[in-house]
Amino acid sequence: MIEIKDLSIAYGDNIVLDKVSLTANKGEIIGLAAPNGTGKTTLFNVMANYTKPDSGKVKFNGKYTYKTEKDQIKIHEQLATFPNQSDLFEELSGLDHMKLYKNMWRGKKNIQTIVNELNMDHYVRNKVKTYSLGMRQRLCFAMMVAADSPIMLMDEVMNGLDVSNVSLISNKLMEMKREDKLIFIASHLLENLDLYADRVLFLKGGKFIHEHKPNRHEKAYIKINVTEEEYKVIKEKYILGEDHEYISQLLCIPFSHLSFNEQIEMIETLLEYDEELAIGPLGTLEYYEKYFQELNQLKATSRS
Ligand SMILES: Nc1ncnc2c1ncn2[C@@H]1O[C@H](COP(=O)(O)OP(=O)(O)OP(=O)(O)O)[C@@H](O)[C@H]1O
Repeated sequence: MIEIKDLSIAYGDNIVLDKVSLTANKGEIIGLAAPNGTGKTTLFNVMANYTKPDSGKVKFNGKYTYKTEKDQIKIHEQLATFPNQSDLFEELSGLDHMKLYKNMWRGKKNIQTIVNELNMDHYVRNKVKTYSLGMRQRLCFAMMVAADSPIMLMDEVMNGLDVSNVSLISNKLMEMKREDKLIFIASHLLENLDLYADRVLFLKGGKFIHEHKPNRHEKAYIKINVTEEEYKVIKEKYILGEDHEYISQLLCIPFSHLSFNEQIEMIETLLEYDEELAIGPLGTLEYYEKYFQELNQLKATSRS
């Protein structure tokens, strides 16, 4: 449904996207994970044609590109981007905004149903100028649901939301996936992405350096917090395997290939180091720390 081919864009010496390619299909939620200023928004802007790339192209439904105005219209009928809170009209109501998006994308959803689903009935008729940050954010999401477009680009959708609203919107995203929407989500709520994303792409140095598929028969690991000294000792004593990870003091040892007795033995040994031990796949948070931990260390050093 979307094919991104060799997209590159640089601002002066700052190479933001470096020959990025990706194919995405309907019914998928694709997460983008990367620190601030890496290029997530830039990628969305290029996908929506708000920013022209230096090279490469984006193709929709196997035929439409941004080459002609006619194609651009075809694409924008299919694709909606998450509004910025600063784009909201202070003097209009939430309901007005939702109607606007529904009309622009010819959405089929009933507005009042969306309002009820997103618990907005108590404020949606009031003017936006009376809304809190979280109420505005929920409205931005409701506008996307009202647009009902097949493709959605959502930047920082969970910003400023409390736990119950994050959960509400996460559930709605899963429902939208079942409706065959193709949704891209750039988020800093890393564990939350594991709930609904089919793939999480890690952007670093202008490239996708890893694709994580949450909940897809992933390899199980024993995960335990140990200090660097303890890690050295454990590594000398046991064969941890080349594919073990040590990420920000979390030792992750592949587990499923061990026999039952070996698993028990390993668990008993590790429990000497920490009472808390988990078994499961690596999640988006752990991969993020793996790929961006030098960055965290740098930040820690600059703070100290
Ligand atoms: N118009 C512009 N001119 C110059 N540099 C730009 C421009 N737009 C973006 N950049 C730079 O491109 C890089 C990527 O920015 P971008 O907004 O895409 O990051 P991001 O990953 O979305 O960050 P965040 O998580 O903070 O939203 C940054 O270094 C930014 O300064």
